[in-house]
Amino acid sequence: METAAVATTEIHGRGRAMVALRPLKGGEIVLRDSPIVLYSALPFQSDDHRDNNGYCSNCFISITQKSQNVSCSTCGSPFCTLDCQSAASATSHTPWACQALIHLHEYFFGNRLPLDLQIQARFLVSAYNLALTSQSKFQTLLSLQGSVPSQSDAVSDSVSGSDSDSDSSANFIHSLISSVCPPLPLELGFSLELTRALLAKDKLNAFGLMEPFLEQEDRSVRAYGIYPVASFFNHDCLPNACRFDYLDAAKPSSANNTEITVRMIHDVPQGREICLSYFPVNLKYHERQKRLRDDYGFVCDCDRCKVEAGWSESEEDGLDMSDDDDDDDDGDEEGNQETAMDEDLDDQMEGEDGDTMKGEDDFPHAYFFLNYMCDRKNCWGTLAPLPPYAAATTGVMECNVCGNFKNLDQLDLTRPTVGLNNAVRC
Ligand SMILES: C[S@@+](CC[C@H](N)C(=O)[O-])C[C@H]1O[C@@H](n2cnc3c(N)ncnc32)[C@H](O)[C@@H]1O
Repeated sequence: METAAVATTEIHGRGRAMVALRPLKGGEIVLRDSPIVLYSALPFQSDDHRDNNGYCSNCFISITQKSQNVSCSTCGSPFCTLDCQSAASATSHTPWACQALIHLHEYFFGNRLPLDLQIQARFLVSAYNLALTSQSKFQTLLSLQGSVPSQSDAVSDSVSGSDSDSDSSANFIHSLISSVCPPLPLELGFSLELTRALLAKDKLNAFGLMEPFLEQEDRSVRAYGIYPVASFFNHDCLPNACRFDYLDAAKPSSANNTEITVRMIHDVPQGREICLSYFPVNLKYHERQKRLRDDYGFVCDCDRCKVEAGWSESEEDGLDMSDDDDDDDDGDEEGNQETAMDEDLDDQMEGEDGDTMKGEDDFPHAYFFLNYMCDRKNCWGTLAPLPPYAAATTGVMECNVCGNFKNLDQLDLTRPTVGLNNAVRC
């Protein structure tokens, strides 16, 4: 049997992190993780909650055969199978959670409030319900990164006004949840501080489980999950691993469709930190920095950011990968794009023999975009090889957003000489 691939360690300035315990191969699955908290991303008021937009209220698989008609006799929430419903009655859909969701649905139906607040309320029902069903998992949730901002943070944030916004929404959500009396064990003590701490954990650690990719539409989140081990992966703007989920995969009786897997994008040596990207890799430098600062509370100084921090606006525009640009009528931009990429490659590849990628240290980021970013229109997913089969690589890459496959022999494993628009579509 294969030995463990990754372990958690502490890295100065980055907190807990995942590192490779041995050399890892592209395509290797380094983690399978199941959620301790899973909750809907749907607004309460959009539809009758008894329909739940056609998703199982426990595992969020799309329910195609409505004739199965398995639903909660109290609130009417649908389930994909009787097994899922009976699992839910002891976990995600206890009588308390059922009553709390009915109450919230009534409240939000009469009060049209922002989706963010509704989703936070859904999270808190799931989190407080976890305290009821598994104290050990609740403690795991509390041990994740994310704390209530200190007084001094609040003072510095007040310049931007963000502290008062998040304080007032936490106060509001807390009072709403108070009205459904979370069944907390005495020692945990239901309090505003606990609610604020839980919301902070959610903000830093929740993974969005997305709707299937459609070329014409922005992809929306179907549900959010908090995964106890996957939460230890730090961010890198050029990740060496990526996350796959298969929410709508057919469920053999023992399989868990809410499990996520983390798979290596390419080979890395033992001891290397394994990082995910917390958002699509096509975002520009300033947008990435803003999201990482505002949502995750850190300044990213990864190799890609170090290079792009020095870029002028036109160089950054040169790497604009949004679909807003029409490839044909934007002659200038396309010219800039090739120039920026070529310069970047020249800088980064100087001194190399230039014909094959040697390792991650000499890993130019244009090379990453060309070979590991799906360029299907509007997708921006990351490509990782399928897991090796019987120790041999399969030669097939899978996109973690649109699910398309492409053969490794379509990849450009030599120094790229073309602009991004010429990359092979997956
Ligand atoms: C999902 S957690 C990752 C695990 C976390 N380091 C821990 O100790 O539990 C996200 C948090 O990790 C930290 N983090 C993630 N990536 C980082 C990076 N590249 N540099 C510095 N801190 C990072 C930030 O505090 C961020 O809010």
